[in-house]
Amino acid sequence: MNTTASLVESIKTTNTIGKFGKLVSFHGTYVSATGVDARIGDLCYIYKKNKAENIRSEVVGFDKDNIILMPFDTMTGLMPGDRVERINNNTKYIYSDRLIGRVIDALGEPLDSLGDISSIGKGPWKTPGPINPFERKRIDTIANTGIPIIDGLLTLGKGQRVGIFSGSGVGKTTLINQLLSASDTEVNVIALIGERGREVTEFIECILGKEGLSKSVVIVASAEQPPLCRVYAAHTAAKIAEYFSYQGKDVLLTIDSITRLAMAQREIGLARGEPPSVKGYTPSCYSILPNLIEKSGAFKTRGTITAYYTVLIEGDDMSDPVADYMRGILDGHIVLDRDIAAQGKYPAVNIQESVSRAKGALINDAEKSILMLIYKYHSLFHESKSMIDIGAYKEGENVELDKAIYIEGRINDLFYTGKSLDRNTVMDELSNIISSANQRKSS
Ligand SMILES: Nc1ncnc2c1ncn2[C@@H]1O[C@H](COP(=O)(O)OP(=O)(O)OP(=O)(O)O)[C@@H](O)[C@H]1O
Repeated sequence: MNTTASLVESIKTTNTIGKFGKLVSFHGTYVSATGVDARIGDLCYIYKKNKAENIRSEVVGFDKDNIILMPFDTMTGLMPGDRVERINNNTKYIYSDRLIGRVIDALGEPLDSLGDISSIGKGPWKTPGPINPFERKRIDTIANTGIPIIDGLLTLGKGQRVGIFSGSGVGKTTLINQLLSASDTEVNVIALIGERGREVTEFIECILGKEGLSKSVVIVASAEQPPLCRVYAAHTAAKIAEYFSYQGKDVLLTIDSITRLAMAQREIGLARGEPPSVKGYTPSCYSILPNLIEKSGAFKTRGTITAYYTVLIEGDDMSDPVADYMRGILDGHIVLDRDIAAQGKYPAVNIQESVSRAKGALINDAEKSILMLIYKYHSLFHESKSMIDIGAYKEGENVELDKAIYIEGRINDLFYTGKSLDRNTVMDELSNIISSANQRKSS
C-alpha cells in the first residue's frame, strides 16, 4: 500500500467521533456532558475554558445521550461548554514496597513532602479479581492487642475482619488507634475517610508518630473532599493491603470510617439515579461493602490481612441500616456504649453486644469454660442491675447474685482501667476471679 492509500485507510479507521465532548449541566455534586464516547468507570478530564486547569472525574452513570461525571476535585470555575475528554484508564496507583512510610490521597498522589510517588517506580501490579473461597484458610492464630477486654473476652485472630461500632464520640477512633499501636503486623495500611482535617494531622503526628509511620501507608480522603475521593480511598487502601499480602506479609488494614464511605457512595448513587431506601442509602452503598471487606482475611498462599473498620451508629440507633448490614458481613463486632463511656470506663466495650466469630477456634477448652462463667455472671448482674442500683437487693439474699456482683466489680477493674496487659495475664486473672468468687461462696 502506498503512503496516500495508507493515510486514507487510517483516516477511515480512526475513531474521531466522541473523543471530546462538552459540559451541559451542573447538579451540585455531579455534572453532565454530551458527546463523549465513554463508559461507566472511565476517567475523564474536564478542561476549564481559558484556564490551564483541568478536573479529573469519573463516569458514574448516563442519562439518555449524556454521561454523568463525578469529580475528584472541587468544581469551582466550571462553565457550560467546557471540554470533556475521556482519558486512558491508567490511574496512577503505585504498588511498591516503597509506599511504606508515605501519606497519599485517594488517587495515589503524595500528601506528604517526601516527593513524587511515581519516582519510587511503578509497580504494574494488576489487582486479582474475586477470591476463590478455597484460597482462604481458617483463622488459627491469635492477634494480640494488649487490650484486656478484647484479648480476654473476644480474642481476635490474624485475618479477622472486625467492626468497631458506636454513636459519635464514644471512642471508635481512639480504640482503632490503640489496636494499631499494639499491632505486631509487618505493614499497616490506614485509610482515613471523611475525617476532619485536624484529626488527620493529629493522627499522623501524635498517634502514629515516626515509628508507626515507618511501617505504614496512610491513605487520606478528608471530609471536604468529593464523594468519589472518599470511595476511592477505601478501595485504594484495600488494594494496597492486598498487594502486601501477596508479598507474603501480614498486614493490618484499618478503615475509619465505613459509615462515611457509605455516605459518600450514597451521594454517588443518588446522583446516578439509584432508588433510595432507608436513610437515603442506595443499593450500591451496600454492594460496595462486601467487595471491600472480602479483600481481607487469612489465605493459604499469602500473608493475612487483618482488618478493623469503624462504623458510626447514627443517633445510637442499633438498627441503623449500614451498621446492621456490616454486622452481618463481618467476622466480629466490638460495640462501644455511651453509658459505659459516660462513667469514664474506656474502652467502653459493651460485653453483651460484642462478638468475635473467630474466637471459638482460637481459645482452648479451659478458657471456654472460664469465659462461659464470666458471661453468665455478667448477664445475671445486668438482669438485676436496676434492683441493685435502687438498693432493693441486700447481700446474702441470693448466692448466685452475690457472686455476680463480686465478679462484675473485679472484671470492671480488669477491663476498664486503660491498662495494657498481655493475654496470658488477662486469662489468669479471669481464672482467679472465678476461683475467688467460688471460694467466697463456700466460705
Ligand atoms: N480509651 C480512652 N481513654 C480515654 N478517653 C477516651 C478513650 N476513648 C475515647 N475517649 C474520649 O472520648 C472522646 C471521643 O473519642 P473518639 O474520637 O475516639 O470517638 P469516636 O467514636 O471516634 O468519635 P466520632 O464518631 O465523632 O469520630 C475522646 O476525645 C476522649 O475524650
